[in-house]
This record gives sequence, structure tokens and C-alpha cells, in this order.
Amino acid sequence: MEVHKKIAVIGTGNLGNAIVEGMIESQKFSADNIIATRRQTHLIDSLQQKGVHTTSDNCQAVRESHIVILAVQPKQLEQILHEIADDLHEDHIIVSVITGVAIEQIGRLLSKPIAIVRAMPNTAIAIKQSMTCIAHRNVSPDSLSEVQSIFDTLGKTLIIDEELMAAATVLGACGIAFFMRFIRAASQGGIEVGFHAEEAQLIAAQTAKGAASLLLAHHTHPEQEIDKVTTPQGCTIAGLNEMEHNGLSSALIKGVKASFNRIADIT
Ligand SMILES: NC(=O)C1=CN([C@@H]2O[C@H](COP(=O)(O)OP(=O)(O)OC[C@H]3O[C@@H](n4cnc5c(N)ncnc54)[C@H](OP(=O)(O)O)[C@@H]3O)[C@@H](O)[C@H]2O)C=CC1
Ligand SMILES: O=C(O)[C@@H]1CCC=N1
Repeated sequence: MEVHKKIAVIGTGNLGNAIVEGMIESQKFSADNIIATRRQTHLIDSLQQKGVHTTSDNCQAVRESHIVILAVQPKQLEQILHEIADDLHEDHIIVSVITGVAIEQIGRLLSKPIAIVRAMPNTAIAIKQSMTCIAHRNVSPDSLSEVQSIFDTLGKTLIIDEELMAAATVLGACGIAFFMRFIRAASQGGIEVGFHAEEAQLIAAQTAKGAASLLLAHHTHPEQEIDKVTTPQGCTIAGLNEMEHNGLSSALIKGVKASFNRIADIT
């Protein structure tokens, strides 16, 4: 489905940039219909070269758009809302990808009846492979499906209760960094056992993609797929058990919980 509505991304940093890149890559959005803002606009010249309208004028971006994606850091939100409040009207849909800020908080800061949806994508949105969790309160079915269809073109989506948004952030958004670190460690191991760095990374990354794809295609539990790899008295079980003796699963679970606990301190 093509998206013809004008979309403003307020705060085109790491995530905002990935969102815009994904929209362009998908060819479902015309670059003409995307307005990307940040104060240092020269840092998004690459988007401008692809036809995106770039500006530091958040109010103009809001006036010219229908959907407003807020992608600034949590500490920058209040000032942004103050700045754009007068230009927001009831036909706008706000999509906040900001960590740790509730819909109710945004609504209170705006004190206007505007549809607000929270979305939690990850940086794989740049290549249309995001996992995006979406939460809303009292948004019309049409507005919700409009927002969901945007993220559907950029990966997979799941509608969740807002209470689960912090958990979604950790598992889905921070998860990109967690899996990257796993791939880096696997690559480093691969170098120890004989590969050049680029070869080791290719093997580790494609293998990680294959493992994830198996779960998504078969709808199996990871242990079922592990059982198919662990030949009796073989090298896989020897390696896996050594990793577990050193706390692999425990470290990952503790890391997820540490990230989750940090979200409560963000705002
Ligand atoms: N990075 C990620 O993987 C994910 C991030 N998030 C959330 O997304 C949000 C953004 O994170 P991230 O992209 O990492 O952070 P960044 O700091 O990279 O991006 C924030 C951007 O906002 C811009 N900005 C700040 N103030 C203004 C302003 N007054 N007007 C316009 N633009 C402004 C900054 O640019 P400049 O200084 O030039 O104005 C900056 O590029 C956060 O709330 C984060 O929690 C959610 C999921 C994943
Ligand atoms: O690290 C952060 O706070 C943000 C939220 C999820 C990914 N990056």
C-alpha cells in the first residue's frame, strides 16, 4: 500500500534517520512527502539529496504534515512540544518513538485532543526489517491502522498494551545492540580459530540471520532448533555448555533486566 500522507520526523538523529531511510528504501513513500527536522540540518544533507525536505523549523514541518513522528531524546521532548503545540490540530496524528514517555504525559503537555500513538521500532527500520511494537489509548481505528500500515511497510508490527512499552524497548530496540555484541564476540572467536575478520563477520552475521529465520519460519522453540544441531558427543554441545558454565543465558537475562530498570530513570 502506498502512503500518500505528509509525514514529519521531528528530530532526525540515529533513529529518525533510519526511519526516513527505510521509507525511501521501501518506495511506498514519496520523498516529497517527508519532512525531516533537526537543528544541525547539514547532518541530514544525504536525505535532502534523496528528495526529502530537510529543515530546522519544527513548526513549519508540523504545519505541512499530517503525521508527526517525534524522534527526539526524552529530555528534549517537553521543549519540542511547547514549540509545536500551536501548530498541531485535531487532524494530526502524533507518533512518539521516544523511550519512557507515556501517551498520557504527552497529552498532558499538549492539552489538546490529538491522536497520540507510541511506536517502538529499531534501527533495522532503515532496511525494512524493524520489529515495531505499537501502543495507543483512545485512538480511532482509522488513525491506528494508518500508523500501523506505515510500520508494516518497514518490517513487522505488534500492537501491545502501553504498559509493555518499556519491555518492548528493551527486547526490540536495545535488542539490536545486544545481538550485534553477540555477533561481534562470535566473529572474534572465529578469528581465534582461523578466519580473517571480514570472513568471520560474514559467517557470524549470516548464521545469526539463518538462526532467526528458522524460528520465524518454523515457529519452533530455540531449543528444538538447538537439538537438531547438537550431535551427541559433538562440538556444538561442548561449546554451548562451556558458554553456559560462563553464564551466557544469565548474562543476557541480567542485561535485559538492567536495560529495563534504566527506563524508569530516563524521564
Ligand atoms: N536509537 C535507537 O535505536 C532507538 C531510539 N529510540 C528513541 O528515539 C529517540 C531518539 O533517539 P536517537 O535517534 O538514538 O537519538 P539522537 O540523539 O541520535 O536523535 C535525536 C535528534 O533530535 C534532534 N533534535 C534535538 N533537539 C531538537 C530540536 N529542538 N529540533 C529538532 N531536532 C532536534 C537532534 O539533532 P540536532 O542536535 O541537530 O538538533 C538529534 O539528531 C529517543 O527518544 C530514543 O529513546 C527508540 C528506539 C530505538
Ligand atoms: O538506548 C536508548 O535509550 C534507546 C532506546 C532504545 C534504543 N536506544
